[in-house]
Amino acid sequence: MTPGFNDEQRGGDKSLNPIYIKNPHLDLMKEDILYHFNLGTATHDLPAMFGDVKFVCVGGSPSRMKSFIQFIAGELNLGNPTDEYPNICAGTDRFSMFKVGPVLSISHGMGVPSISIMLHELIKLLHHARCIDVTVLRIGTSGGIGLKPGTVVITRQSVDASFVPQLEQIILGKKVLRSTELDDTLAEELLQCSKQLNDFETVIGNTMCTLDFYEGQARLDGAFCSYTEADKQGYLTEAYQAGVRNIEMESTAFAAMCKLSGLQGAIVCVTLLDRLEGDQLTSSHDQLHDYQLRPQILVGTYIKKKLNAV
Ligand SMILES: O=P(O)(O)O[C@@H]1C[C@H](O)[C@@H](CO)O1
Ligand SMILES: O=c1cc[nH]c(=O)[nH]1
Repeated sequence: MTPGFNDEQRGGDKSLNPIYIKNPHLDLMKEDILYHFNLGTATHDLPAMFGDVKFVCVGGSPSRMKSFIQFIAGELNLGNPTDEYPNICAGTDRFSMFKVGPVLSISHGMGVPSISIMLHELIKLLHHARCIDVTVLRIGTSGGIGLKPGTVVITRQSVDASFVPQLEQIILGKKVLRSTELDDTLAEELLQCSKQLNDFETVIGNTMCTLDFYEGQARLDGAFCSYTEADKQGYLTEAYQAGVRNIEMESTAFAAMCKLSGLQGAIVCVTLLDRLEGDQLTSSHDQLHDYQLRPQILVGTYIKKKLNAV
């Protein structure tokens, strides 16, 4: 286990929470190139650029993560929401990254493979930058089960498509199972924050992570489908009975990698539709945009509260 800081560098204060990477090979490398961020230890002063980061917000879309940094800049009085914030990863079109004060905002694309790559490089970035006490929050969209569209779900447990709280990964050709346990206290704090906001409905529930948007989520409107409406309803009802309240495509990898690295993590996703009622996203563009803002508002309020408490 290689902490970003050793005890001496931390002034002997073991209460500070370093980012853990668990890879002895990294210590032998002269340079670490974070290829998909277009950043590296030999080319960038990562401690100077990122050493003050305390919150990392991640979500699928680059434009959402850009508008989040504009929003949080205004909330924290660190800048004007209408200002342009440079994309730190402008040298690559894989991911976008924006920073204002202690908040980093990064896009992760769609699905577990994409977010896994981003998180490997993010965890190494935080380690190289010697960050401590970092909280990572996924602000995303999802399909709800039995919830009014627009409801925000804070994830209690991320489960796979068989409702098991695990990430299955193939390493050296063998199955490796990783726990997807998340921080209960953080989820509860976010729920309290939402209650104080009193702006939209928020619940805590299990989030199902699938490998696909269509057949993987029991949709009837993909290019292929070999099951009936009754099969779909049966599966989604089973999911509901297992505590699943929403479905998306990144949470198992997010939860597993937060746990492995010792990062505090939470997943906050708005539901765009009720999957028991349909499959297509029929809400207007403006309505969907309004829904997408909800996790940003909740997480923004949480960050502001935490920073003001210091
Ligand atoms: O963070 P986002 O809203 O991109 O996450 C969900 C899960 C998939 O990546 C995507 C499917 O539309 O939305
Ligand atoms: O139904 C949905 C909506 C957003 N994202 C998903 O993964 N599924």
